[in-house]
Amino acid sequence: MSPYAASIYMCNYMALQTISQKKKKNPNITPFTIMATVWAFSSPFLISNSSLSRKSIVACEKITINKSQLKDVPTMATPVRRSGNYPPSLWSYDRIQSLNSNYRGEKNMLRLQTLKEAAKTMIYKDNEKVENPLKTLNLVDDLQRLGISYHFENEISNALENIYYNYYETSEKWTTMDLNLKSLGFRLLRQHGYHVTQEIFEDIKDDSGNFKGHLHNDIMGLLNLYEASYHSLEEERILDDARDFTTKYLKESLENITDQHLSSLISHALDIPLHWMVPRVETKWFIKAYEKRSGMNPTLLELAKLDFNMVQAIHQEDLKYTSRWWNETTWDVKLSYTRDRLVESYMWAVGTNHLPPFSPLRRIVTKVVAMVTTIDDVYDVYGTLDELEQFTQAVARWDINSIEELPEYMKICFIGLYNSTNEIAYYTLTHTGFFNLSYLKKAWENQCKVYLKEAQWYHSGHKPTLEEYLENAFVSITMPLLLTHISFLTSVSSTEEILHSMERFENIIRYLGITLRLVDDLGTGTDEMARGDNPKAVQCYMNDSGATEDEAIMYVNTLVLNTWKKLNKERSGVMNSQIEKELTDCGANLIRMAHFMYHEADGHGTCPEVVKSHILSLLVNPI
Ligand SMILES: CC(C)=CCC/C(C)=C/COP(=O)(O)OP(=O)(O)O
Ligand SMILES: [Mg+2]
Repeated sequence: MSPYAASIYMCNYMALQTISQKKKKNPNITPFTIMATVWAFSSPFLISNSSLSRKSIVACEKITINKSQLKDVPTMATPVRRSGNYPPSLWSYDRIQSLNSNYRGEKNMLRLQTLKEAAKTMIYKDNEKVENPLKTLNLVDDLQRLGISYHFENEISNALENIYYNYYETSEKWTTMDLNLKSLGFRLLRQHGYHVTQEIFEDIKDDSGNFKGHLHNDIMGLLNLYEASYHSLEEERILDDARDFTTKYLKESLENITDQHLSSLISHALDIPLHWMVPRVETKWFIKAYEKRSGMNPTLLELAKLDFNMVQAIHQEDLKYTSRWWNETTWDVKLSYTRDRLVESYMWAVGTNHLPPFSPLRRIVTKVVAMVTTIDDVYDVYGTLDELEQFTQAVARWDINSIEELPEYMKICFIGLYNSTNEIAYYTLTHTGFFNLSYLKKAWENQCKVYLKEAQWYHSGHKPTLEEYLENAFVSITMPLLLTHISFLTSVSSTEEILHSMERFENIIRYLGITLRLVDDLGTGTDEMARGDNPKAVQCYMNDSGATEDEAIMYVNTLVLNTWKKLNKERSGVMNSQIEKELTDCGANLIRMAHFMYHEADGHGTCPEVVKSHILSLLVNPI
């Protein structure tokens, strides 16, 4: 007998042995079960590593056989499940519940009010021409970075309108401006929806296309030009060249600059440009930098610190609330092989919108991110393909009676998701009168379907092209799921407007989702491939083009820049719709969070020190 035939014989023998033992315990075992079990034993040898063989293995319970040659394939009995090897949470329930702040109450409110009144007069006097645009623009920039501009929206909007029409609208008005004024104005005005053309920078190059020599002395101008260049649209070559030139020049200049304040501003900007920076993270960093600046305004500094601490007190209450909810789901214990990331999920929510009135948005975003993190691990790592198909169907049916067939851990997962989502819909119903459950359900159904497709690709060994991959992956990265929830939680309460905007919003959601996906893949792809996952953006491009890994990473980084440009364009088209503007800002902030979370490591998966210290600094310790 050949070794091959012998192995099949052995398998069949073992299967029959096991079945006869099982039959003693369960006389209802049928001939079909026997045949299926025999086939299950032998089939892995015949169809090695195929999804069919995996299914058949899973179908047979409590039978063991050494199948070490099959990658990820368990022994016959209970499926051996892959592990994410994620570390446990760093944040205990008791620690979160013990958070407390001194920055609540009327005394703080009154002081904040006084400081606000004092600051208001500095910004803009109604109907007067802004005589010193650089001074006003610098003040607006400081207010934004200090995190207090939301107190002065009207004043800032009036000041920028005045500056745009007096200084930036037409090219004759640019002639007297220096690089710094042009760059700062360009960035702030584009950010606020004014279209300042890239031609404003045309004269910074000489006839042979090089940047003019004297610009090298204007380091603040170059820093502001670098920041401005990230507000570019596609095909804006002057800005592309400006980005390349300033990046190189600023890096080199760091070696010679002796001014500590300036060199820390430059390093910070080179690390992550301001346009890609999470506003709340920037605020914490900038308050410290501003404090050391010569000539800083003590009123603004006090206002910024007090505001930061008061807003942090609100965030702590959100976090305590969501941690009680998470504790009640018991997912951290019952689904302990998945990531337990409640606090990190709350960080995503703070990044999305940190402003005081948006607690409901943050609380719901936290729930969705915490749940989808767990469910992502079930699909990526823990579940078998059979189970994942069943779970996907259960979510599509949204029927509590249809879960009998699910394994225990999936019952917990399904009912947890079902209860929390119904509760979220109940919140919207009681606060707006609109019952949005069908939209939330649909978003979860789509999420699970694209997760299932990725699992099917993995199990069948299918290698999608980058295009095919992104078509699925811009959804699987959760952008549509999150924005569906967020659309009912902005400052706009008209249901008609919300539903209408979601329909018009398709392009933007796609660009937002693609960018979020690419940044996530750049941060987590290597670990995911090591633990076994379908190819991510970098690997898809390598397969498509034959590029090396380094070349593919460079390519994906260029795609990130280019989709940001598309987003800049789309955002400029929604400035007149409050809800679309708010949704786009939340989506862009999620991408900023990904730049932040995955900058140095997989900040969502591996709890690195750097994210821990940011969480302490943003959510736990006051300034
Ligand atoms: C971006 C946001 C807000 C995500 C929510 C949590 C989540 C699923 C993170 C990515 O995990 P991952 O890197 O394992 O994702 P995937 O498996 O889809 O690549
Ligand atoms: Mg994953």
